[in-house]
Amino acid sequence: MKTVLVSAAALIDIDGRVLLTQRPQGKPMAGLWEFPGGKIEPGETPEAALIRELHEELGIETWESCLAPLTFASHSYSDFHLLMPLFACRKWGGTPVSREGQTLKWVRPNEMRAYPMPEADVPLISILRDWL
Ligand SMILES: Nc1nc2c([nH]c(=O)n2[C@H]2C[C@H](O)[C@@H](COP(=O)(O)OP(=O)(O)OP(=O)(O)O)O2)c(=O)[nH]1
Ligand SMILES: [Mg+2]
Repeated sequence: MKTVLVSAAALIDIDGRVLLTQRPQGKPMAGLWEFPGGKIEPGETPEAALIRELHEELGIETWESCLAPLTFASHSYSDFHLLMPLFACRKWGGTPVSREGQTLKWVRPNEMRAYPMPEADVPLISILRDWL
């Protein structure tokens, strides 16, 4: 099975809330709430991929020095295996806006259970809760 590398961010605001984005209609896993990010391109580091994706999806800027490795997801879906580092990020430039039709929501880890997430993300919720 193919392993897909995806880089994702827990953007954390001053109140300890984390940004979730809802996958738009027409994409795989539409309607589920996820951490912003996307696929790592060949030759790209996870950090560079994430900085690029955060700019493309949310219009924000961030820097490698602001990305702290937090945890990762490793999960087999029916058609691929996902390996996804999750970086914590508390510092960025600009204000996140929806650039790809996704809905944005700042959510406390305690409240994340109310937001249906991809299967791979479920174990990450308690890690975030314990860590924040
Ligand atoms: N970004 C992101 N993707 C996730 C999460 N959990 C999870 O299973 N995925 C899966 C969904 C997709 O199959 C894959 C990467 O998703 P993506 O759609 O964000 O990739 P991308 O931004 O590069 O978008 P595209 O150009 O392929 O449309 O990882 C998550 O928390 N965040
Ligand atoms: Mg994406």
